[in-house]
Amino acid sequence: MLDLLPDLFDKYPNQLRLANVPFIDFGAKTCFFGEIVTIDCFNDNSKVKELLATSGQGKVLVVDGHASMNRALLGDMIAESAVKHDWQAVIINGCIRDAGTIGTLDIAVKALGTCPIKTEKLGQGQTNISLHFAGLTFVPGQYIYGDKNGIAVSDKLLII
Ligand SMILES: O=C([O-])CC(=O)C(=O)O
Repeated sequence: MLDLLPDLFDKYPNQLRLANVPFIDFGAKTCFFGEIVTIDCFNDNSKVKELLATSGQGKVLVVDGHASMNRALLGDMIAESAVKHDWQAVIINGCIRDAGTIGTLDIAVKALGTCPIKTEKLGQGQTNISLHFAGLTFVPGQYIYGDKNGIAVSDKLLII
């Protein structure tokens, strides 16, 4: 499937909330949905690496990197680990690196941009908390949908 959000909004106009930031699509996959898993971190992707090395079947990792443009919270190795562990997508309020390689991987990746510099992994960051960015609240266990048309969240799983 290439387009999901238009049909979803036609069918469930009152159950979806739309992000107000134009994220860039970096993965080879662009259309996805799944249960929200969250990380809050700033210029340290220790928790991103840790979580994406565990099973992500049916899940989407949402990372609030506080819009930092100074470090990359995802690179090709961690993204390959995410593919291997069946994650549906990674959404980052921040940057990625290795954009060329990530563009070949079978996973959806949305971020604000790129930065070639990796983080210092000091083990910092919080998991499984509600995040607020792009005009949305991302609550762990709720659902997220994305494609080239945008990102939306809902309290419950919506079926097309
Ligand atoms: O290790 C990192 O922080 C990011 C990276 O380069 C990779 O995932 O390959």
